[in-house]
Amino acid sequence: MLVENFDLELESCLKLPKVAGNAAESRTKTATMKNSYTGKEQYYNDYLGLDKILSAQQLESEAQGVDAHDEMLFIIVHQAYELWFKQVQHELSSILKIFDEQYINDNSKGLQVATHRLNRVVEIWKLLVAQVRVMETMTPMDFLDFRDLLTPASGFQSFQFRLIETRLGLKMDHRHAKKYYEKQLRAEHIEAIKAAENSLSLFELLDNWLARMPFWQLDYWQNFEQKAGENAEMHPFWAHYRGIYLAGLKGSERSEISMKAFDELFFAQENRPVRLSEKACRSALFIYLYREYPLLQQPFQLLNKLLELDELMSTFRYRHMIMVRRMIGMRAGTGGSSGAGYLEGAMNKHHIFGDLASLATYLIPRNLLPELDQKLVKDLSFRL
Ligand code: HEM
Ligand SMILES: N[C@@H](CC(=O)c1ccccc1NC=O)C(=O)O
Repeated sequence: MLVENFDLELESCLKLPKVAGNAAESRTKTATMKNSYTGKEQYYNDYLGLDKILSAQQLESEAQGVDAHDEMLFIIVHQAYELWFKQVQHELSSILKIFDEQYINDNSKGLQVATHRLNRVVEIWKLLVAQVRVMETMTPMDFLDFRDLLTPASGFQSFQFRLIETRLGLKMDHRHAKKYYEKQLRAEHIEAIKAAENSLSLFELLDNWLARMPFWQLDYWQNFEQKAGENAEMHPFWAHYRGIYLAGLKGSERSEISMKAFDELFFAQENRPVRLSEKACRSALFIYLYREYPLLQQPFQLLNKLLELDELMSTFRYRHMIMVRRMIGMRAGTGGSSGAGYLEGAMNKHHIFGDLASLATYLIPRNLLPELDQKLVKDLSFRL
C-alpha cells in the first residue's frame, strides 16, 4: 500500500480530525507522523519541556561574579534527585490508592500492580544511591568555592523527600530533631506534610491489609491437634508454634524474656513494642513461613520489596552522611544542624518498615513447620 493511501485510510478508519492548512501537502510530507489525538506533530524539545528544564540552572556563583566551576554539577545532581523523587511520588500515589480500595485481596490484580510499581521505586532508589558517586567527584575545596552562597538552604528542606517519608509512614513525632522542621521548612510545606500525615500512609494501609488476612478462621484449624501443655486459650496454631520456637532457642536466648518478647509482639494489644499491630505481625510471619503456597507468593514479594526499599533508603542516608563527612568534615550544616552528627541520628531513627525486618527473630527452620489443614492448603492454592 502506498504511504499516502495508508495515511488516508487510517484517517477514515480512525475518524481522525482533519489537519488544518494544506492537508494534502502535510500528509505527503509527514505521512504517518501525526498525532492521532490532536492532528499536530510533537517536537522532542517541546514535549519534554526542555526550554524550562534546561534554563533552570541559575548559578549563584555566576550571579555574584564568583568562580565556582562545580556549582553546575551541584545543581544538576540535585535536580536529577528531585525529578526521580517526583516519579517516586507518582508511583506512591497509585500504590496508596490501590491499597486504599477495600477489595484488595491476596490474589488480586491490584496487588500485582502495586508490587510491580514498588519494584520500580526500588530500582529508582538504587540509582539514587549510585548517584552519590557523581556528587563525590566534587572535592571539598571545589565545594568551598560556592558553599557559603547556599546558606541557609539545605537538603533538609527537600519537600518531596519529606513527603515520600511521610507517605510511606514516618510520623513527625518519630523524627529525629523535630524542632528543626518548624524553623527550616516553609509554613506551606509544613502544612502539606501535616496534611499527608492525616491520610493513611503505606505503613498503615499495609497494617490494615495484613490484619484482615483470613488465615485464622477457626474452620481452617479444627483438625489441628492441640498438644499437651499448650495454652488452650491461644489459637491452636500459635500455641503450637510458640512451643516449637521456644524449643529451638539455645543458651542465653532461651529465657523468660524471649517468651515475653514473643507474647508481646504477637498478642499484646496495648503497650506494643513495635508500631505494627499484633494481628499484622501474625499474618506477616505466616506469609514468611508459608510463602511457597501460591496465594502467599504475591504478598511475600510485596513485603520483601518494602524491606528492600527501607534498606535502600537507609543506604542512601548512609552514603550521603559519608559524603558529607568527606565534604565538610565536622562543620555544622548550612541548614543549621550539627551536620554529620544530625545525619547519623536521622539515619538510625528514620526506618519505616523495620518492624517487618525484626520478625526474622521469630522464624523457625522449614523442617519444623507445622503442616496445614487440607482445607487451608486448598484455599491457598490457585483454582482452575
Ligand atoms: C556536597 C554535597 C552535600 C553536602 C555537603 C550535604 C550536606 C548536608 C547536611 C550537612 C545536611 C544536614 C542539614 C544541614 O545542612 O544542617 C544535609 C541534609 C540533607 N541532604 Fe544533603 N548534602 C549534600 C548533597 C545532597 C544531595 C545530592 C542530596 C539529594 C537530594 C541531599 C539531600 C539531603 C537530604 C534529603 C537531607 C535531609 C536528610 C534528613 O533529614 O534525613 N544532599 N545535607
Ligand atoms: N547542607 C550542605 C549544603 C547542601 O548540601 C545543600 C545546600 C542547598 C541545597 C541543597 C543542598 N544539598 C543537600 O543537603 C552544607 O552544609 O554544606
